[in-house]
Amino acid sequence: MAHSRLQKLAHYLRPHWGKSLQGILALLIVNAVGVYIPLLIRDGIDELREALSFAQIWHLVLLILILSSLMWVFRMASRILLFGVGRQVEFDLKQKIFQHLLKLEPSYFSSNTAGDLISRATSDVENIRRLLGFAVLSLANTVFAYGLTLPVMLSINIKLTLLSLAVYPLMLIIVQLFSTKLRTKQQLLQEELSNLSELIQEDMSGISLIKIYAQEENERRAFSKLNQQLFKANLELAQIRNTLFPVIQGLSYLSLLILLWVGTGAIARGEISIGDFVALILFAERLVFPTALLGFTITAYQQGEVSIDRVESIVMVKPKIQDTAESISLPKPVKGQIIARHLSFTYPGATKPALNDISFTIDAGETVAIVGPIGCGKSTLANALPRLLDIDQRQLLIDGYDITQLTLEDLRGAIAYVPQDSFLFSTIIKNNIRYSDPQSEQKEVEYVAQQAQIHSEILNFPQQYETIVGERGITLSGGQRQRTSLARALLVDAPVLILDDALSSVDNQTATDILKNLSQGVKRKTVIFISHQLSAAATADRIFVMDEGEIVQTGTHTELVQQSGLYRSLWNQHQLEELLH
Ligand SMILES: Nc1ncnc2c1ncn2[C@@H]1O[C@H](COP(=O)(O)OP(=O)(O)OP(=O)(O)O)[C@@H](O)[C@H]1O
Repeated sequence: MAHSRLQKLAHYLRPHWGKSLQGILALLIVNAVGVYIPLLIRDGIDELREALSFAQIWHLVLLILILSSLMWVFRMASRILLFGVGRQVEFDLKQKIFQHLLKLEPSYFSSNTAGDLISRATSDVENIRRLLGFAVLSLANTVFAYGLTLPVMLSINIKLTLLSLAVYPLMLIIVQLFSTKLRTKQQLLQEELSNLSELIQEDMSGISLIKIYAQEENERRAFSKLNQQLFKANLELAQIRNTLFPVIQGLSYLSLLILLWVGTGAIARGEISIGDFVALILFAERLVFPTALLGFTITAYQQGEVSIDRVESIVMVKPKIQDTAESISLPKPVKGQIIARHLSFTYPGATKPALNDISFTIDAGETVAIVGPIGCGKSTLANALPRLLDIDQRQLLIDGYDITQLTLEDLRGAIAYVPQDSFLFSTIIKNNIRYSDPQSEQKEVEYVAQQAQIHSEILNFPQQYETIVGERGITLSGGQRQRTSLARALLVDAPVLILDDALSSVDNQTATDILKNLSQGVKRKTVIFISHQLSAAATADRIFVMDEGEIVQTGTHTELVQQSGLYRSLWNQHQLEELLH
C-alpha cells in the first residue's frame, strides 16, 4: 500500500519532472555554495591571524557577499519551481476530480455528501500539494545539506563533528512528535471552523423557521458552544507552536555549547585551527534547519498518505453508465419513438422492483401523460429514459435503437428533461434559459419563454431578461421557477421532452395551456408528462396509469373514465378536490 502511494506521488509529479529537476538542481547549487562559504571564512580567519591585510578582508567580504546573493537567488528559484510544481499538481488533481465527478451517475451523489466531496477536492488536495512541494524541497535539501556538509565537517575533526551533531537525532524526533500533534490540532481547528460555518449557513437559510419557533436563544447557545470550542482549539494550537520553536533553538544552542566546550580544548591542544573551529560552528548551524524540516516532512507524508487515499477513492470509482468502444451514434433526424420491452428496475438494496415488467410504444410526436399514486414508479421511468439509471440492455429503445448501445451524448441530446425541482443558477434569467446554448439569440429565448408562459412575467421583472435570479437577485415563486426551467428545456429543441411533475406549482389552467402548446404545431415533440394534475393530463393523446411499478391501464381520458379502475377513482378524487377549492 505504502509502495503504491509512493507510486501515486511519482505519477502526480511525472508531468512536471522537468521543473522538479530544475528546482532540485538549484538546491544542489545552494547547498554547494552553503558549504563553500564557511570554508572561505575558515581560510580567511587563519590567513588573517598570520598577517592582517585590509585588502584581503575586502576581497573576502566581497566574495562572500556575491556568493550569498547567488545562494539567495538560487534558493528563491528552487522554492518557486518546487512549490510551483505542488500548485500545478493541486490544479491537475482538482481538474481531474471535478471532471470525474461530472461522469458519475446521480446515485453516487445520494450516497456521498456534498460536504465530504468538497473537503476531498479542497483540504485533501491541499495536503497532497503541501506534501509534494514541501517534501521534495525538504528531502532534497536535507540530502544535499548532510551529503555535502558532513564529509567536510568530518575531514576537519571527526570527534568534534560527532559530538556537535549528537543532539540532532533528538531534534528530529522532537520535531516529528510535535508536528504530529500540530497536525492533529490543526485538523481539529479545521473541523471546529467548518462546524461553526455550517451552523451560520443553516441558521441564515432557516432564519424564518428560527423566528417562527422562537428558537433564537437556543441557536445563540449552540453558536456560543461552538465558538468556545474554536477558541480552545486555537489556543491549543498556539501553545504547541510556541513550545516547539524555543525547543529547537534550545537544542541548537546545546550543540553550540558542546562545540565551545570541547572545541576550545582542541584549539589549545593545536588539534584544530580557530578557522576550523568557526567553520564547524557555522556548519552545525547550517544543519539545524534541514533537520527540523525533515521532522515536519515525515508528518506531512503521514498526513498526505490519508489524503492520497481519500482523493484516489473518488477517481477510482468507475462510472456505471458510460460510453463504451461499441457505443453508436443515434441516426439523425431523431423522430422520437419510444419503446419499452419488459422494462424492470430495482434500486440497489431495495427488495421490491420500482419498475416491473413494463411494455409500451409511444409514437413520435405523441403526448403521453403518466399518472398514478405517490411512489408508483413514475420518476423512475422518467430517469430510465436518458439513462440516469443503470437499466439492462434491450429494455428501452428510441427510434428502434437500444438506448444502452447509444453514445450518451446522442441519447441525452435527443431528450430534454425537466425535473420537479429544477436548479436555477444565480445569474440573469436569460442565461438560465439559454444554459444549454449560451450563444442563443434574444428572440429564441423569448420564443421559448412564451411557450412556457413565463414571458409576460419576465417583462415585469426590474431588468426584464437581464434580472438576476437566485441568491444574488430576485426570488422567483415555485411556479415561475418551474416555467423558467421548462423554457430552458424547450430551447434545447430535443425531439423528446420529459416533464417529471415539472408543472406541479403551476395552476391547472396554465399547465393545461402549456401542454396544449407543446402538443401542437408542425414540429411536434414526443412529450412524456408525469403529473398529479389530472385535468392537464386529461388533454394528452394517451394516458398511462401506473401502480406499484406496473402500467395498469392505458387509453385516452374518455376511454379511461368509462372503465372502472384506478384512473376513474383518481379522477373522481380530483373532481372532488376541484369542487372543494
Ligand atoms: N434512489 C432511490 N433509491 C432507492 N429507492 C428509491 C430511490 N428513488 C425512488 N425509490 C423508490 O422507488 C419507488 C418509486 O419511486 P418514484 O420516485 O419513481 O415514484 P413516483 O411515482 O415518481 O413518486 P411521486 O409521485 O411521489 O413523485 C418508491 O418506492 C421509492 O421509494
